[in-house]
Amino acid sequence: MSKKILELRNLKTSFRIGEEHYAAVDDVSLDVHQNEVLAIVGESGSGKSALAFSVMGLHNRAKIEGEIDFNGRNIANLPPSKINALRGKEISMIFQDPLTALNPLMEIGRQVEEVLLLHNKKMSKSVRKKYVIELLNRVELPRAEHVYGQFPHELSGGMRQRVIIAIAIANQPELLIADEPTTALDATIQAQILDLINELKDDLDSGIILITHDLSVVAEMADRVAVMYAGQIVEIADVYTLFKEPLHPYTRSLLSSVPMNDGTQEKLHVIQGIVPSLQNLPREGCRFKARIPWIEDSAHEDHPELHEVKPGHFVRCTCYKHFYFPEESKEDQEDVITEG
Ligand SMILES: Nc1ncnc2c1ncn2[C@@H]1O[C@H](COP(=O)(O)OP(=O)(O)OP(=O)(O)O)[C@@H](O)[C@H]1O
Repeated sequence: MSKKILELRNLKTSFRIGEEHYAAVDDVSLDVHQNEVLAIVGESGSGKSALAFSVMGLHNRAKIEGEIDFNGRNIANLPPSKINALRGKEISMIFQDPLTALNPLMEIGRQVEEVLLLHNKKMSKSVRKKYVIELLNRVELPRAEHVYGQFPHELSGGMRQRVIIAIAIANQPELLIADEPTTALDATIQAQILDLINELKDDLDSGIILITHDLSVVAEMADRVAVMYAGQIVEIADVYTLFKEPLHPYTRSLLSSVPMNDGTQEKLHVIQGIVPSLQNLPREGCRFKARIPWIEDSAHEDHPELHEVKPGHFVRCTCYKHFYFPEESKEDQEDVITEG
């Protein structure tokens, strides 16, 4: 396998609410390798962005525990000067909404130049301009020289997202974090932006963390997938295994709640309830238990752990062995498990 770039070990990110700290990311361990896309999926509020922001060192007031090893160096809780030296250079982020991520009053070219200047003060003005135009061409912006002098409001949503990507790759980062990079775009543009991110991964040899709630984006882009629920990873596997043999009840519910084009689904499953708020997250036992109340209590572990069921395929809690959808009968499900 290619070189490991990022290793999270028991990462815990907590926010203070009133007198207490509450963990939005709770004991997360995972790796990202060079030239791979690790997708992190989960419903809104599951802790995906809190995880990404922890790696980027963007939380001002959160308590970060555990390790964030980037190329063998623990970057959790680095002082601002040290994390600023990494951010935008070795690790960079593509944000969800290009309009809010860009400065409306500054020309595009200058915005890309700013990030170059942060990390390379010696580059002359003319070389910088040439490089920025190359970057704008690289992200396939038509008439890059013209775009250089334009303002964000003069560009379409897709073009603005290409600018954001140019800024993110300007210093050839080893790790790119893309947080819902296509959510704000329509379907055709979405596909083009995903293609571009894929090409860049190969060009730059970077590792990519792709945060999304869209399973079609996962299927299209990811090499491996981590499924997050209530701050924890509940399943992690390569993309093929995850779609073909999902195990955790949450993963199975997510996959059954979206239409597949292979005609295998008779009807869509509706996941009961919602992700609880941070203060109300269950901290004891299986966190998904309340959303599958038809499964017997004894199916769950008291202290659910990630079990490696096959090399590289991990699932949390033993409840996966006993899970069935309410629309199926329990006996049908047990037949499947026995045959499997
Ligand atoms: N700065 C903060 N202070 C307090 N609570 C926070 C803060 N940031 C996030 N949270 C809470 O942490 C939990 C996880 O939020 P997070 O934004 O990471 O979820 P997410 O999976 O990225 O959701 P989305 O897909 O909506 O972005 C939520 O309950 C959220 O309200």
